[in-house]
Amino acid sequence: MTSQAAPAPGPREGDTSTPDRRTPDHEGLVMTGVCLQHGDGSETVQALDDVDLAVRPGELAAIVGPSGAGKSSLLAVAGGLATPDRGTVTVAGIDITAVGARARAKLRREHIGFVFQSGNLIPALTALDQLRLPLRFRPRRARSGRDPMKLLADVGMADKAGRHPHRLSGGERQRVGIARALVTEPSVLLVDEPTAALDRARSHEIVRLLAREAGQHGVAAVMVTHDHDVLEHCDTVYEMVDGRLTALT
Ligand SMILES: Nc1ncnc2c1ncn2[C@@H]1O[C@H](COP(=O)(O)OP(=O)(O)OP(=O)(O)O)[C@@H](O)[C@H]1O
Repeated sequence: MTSQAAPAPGPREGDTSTPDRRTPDHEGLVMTGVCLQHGDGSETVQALDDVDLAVRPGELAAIVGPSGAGKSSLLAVAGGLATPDRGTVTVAGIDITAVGARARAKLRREHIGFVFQSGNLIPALTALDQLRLPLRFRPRRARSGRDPMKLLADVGMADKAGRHPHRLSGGERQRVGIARALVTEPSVLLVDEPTAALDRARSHEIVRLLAREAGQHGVAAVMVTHDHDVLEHCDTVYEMVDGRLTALT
């Protein structure tokens, strides 16, 4: 088992943000002794093998590793989409493995943002409406959320707020996808291969954006990537091999 309490990320160069306004008990993402097996009977795979991971508010953690190592399984468990066989997962101080399916779904809507490979935008909605939608489905007593237009400006998309996804580039779609995940002010952001479809320059921009947003808004962000080029923008780097997680930095 590897144990890695990540250091609090320091301020980045050029970071002029005001301090995060979250409550002091906000604790990011903590996974302890997490095990997950896929399949049953004779064909089982140990996708996660005693995984410990602590990602603090404001930190961007990267997870690299070979295909089939368990990276997607880790994101699924961290996001409450899969229940581990053993271990605990706390998000913003709440143990998501100890609550029922309804409470977990609410917690997901309130505290967890997901970013997928290609943005996963809804074709019929403009960039601005992609951000308005999650605000409409948020639990009643959740945070009020960020202003969609201002957030689009923060990710460099203000001038394209009225465009539909088919009129955006891959990098622009990814920016909108990131903004959509952040609009509800999640405590934890889970990002799956955000640069898979992007060229080198665009990849750096996207990961820099993720690091900046996480740092400025106190989000604990976990990014799975095959792209070793962009690791320089991350606060911590972990490697996953055969379901086991090791800290590289
Ligand atoms: N639903 C499932 N049923 C059975 N086995 C599964 C299932 N999902 C994943 N696995 C297996 O669990 C292991 C971990 O898979 P996972 O998708 O988490 O890996 P990964 O590191 O994300 O891979 P990739 O980089 O290719 O996306 C693999 O051996 C995979 O074949």
